[in-house]
Amino acid sequence: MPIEHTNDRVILKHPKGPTVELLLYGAHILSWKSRSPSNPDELSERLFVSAKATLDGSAPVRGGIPVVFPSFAAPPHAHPEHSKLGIHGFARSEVWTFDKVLRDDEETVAIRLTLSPTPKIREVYSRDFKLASVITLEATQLTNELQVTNPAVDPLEFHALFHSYIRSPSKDVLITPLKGKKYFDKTDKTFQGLKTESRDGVDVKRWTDSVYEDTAGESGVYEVKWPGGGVSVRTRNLKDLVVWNPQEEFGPKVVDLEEGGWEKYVCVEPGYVRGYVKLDGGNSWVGSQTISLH
Ligand SMILES: O=P(O)(O)OC[C@H]1O[C@@H](O)[C@H](O)[C@@H](O)[C@@H]1O
Repeated sequence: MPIEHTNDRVILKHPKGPTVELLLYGAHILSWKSRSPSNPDELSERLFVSAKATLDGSAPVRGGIPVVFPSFAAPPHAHPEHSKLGIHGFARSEVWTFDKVLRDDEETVAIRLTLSPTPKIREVYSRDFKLASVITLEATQLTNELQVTNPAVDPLEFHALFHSYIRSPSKDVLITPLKGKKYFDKTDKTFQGLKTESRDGVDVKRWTDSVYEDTAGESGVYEVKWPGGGVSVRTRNLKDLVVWNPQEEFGPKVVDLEEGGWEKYVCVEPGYVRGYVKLDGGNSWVGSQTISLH
């Protein structure tokens, strides 16, 4: 079977060998094993999950691809409707419903999960919404699509972001094209304005927590390269990009990150997090990322 669905997870199997494993908790992709076009013999893991990650649904997973909705910020910087939500919102810590298989053929395996307000969500968030997460596995690429529907009359304002932990030697990674882009540097508590990126390629050799704004329009493409490897990340309707790696300076304070784990990934996070998506009543919005192997 190309799709295995158990109580708590789903496994997608592509006929050419790649696999994706995800938890219903958070619609959280835990693993993506794939071959790259430049090295078709090697089927290997492309995401990082901490050896100390909690996988029983009692806390968000450290690693993989968490989905951020409806809030990226935490109080006091959050939208008034998000004042009871923690950092990164609730989508990553709710159990989603397996909806259906969308494609299952020689080229593509795709499924859809859904999330609507639960009693737990209603305790902290009063707005109505329908979410769908579409996960599409192809021979050398993985696509995440988040669909948001606003069934109410009033506009819905939200953040959305894919918090991808891309397995890579973090000290050797370079991310482009960000030169000239404005960013909020969350590591610099003394400076609250926006900085301008001066580097051709952005590295994460030091603790990095940068929220770049307007790095893409309706579509965008980023390159993440390291010696001997790399990925392209193509986006739709996700205008901003967060680059995060805590390195030795902050990594030990991230309790569920294994010792030295910060050396094994870079978080490249396409999102809409500077300002809000404003979705009129009765309408839907779709944001997506496609990670392609070099
Ligand atoms: O620990 P969390 O909630 O998964 O967040 C990890 C990091 O995620 C990044 O997106 C944020 O910019 C960082 O500030 C944050 O530390």
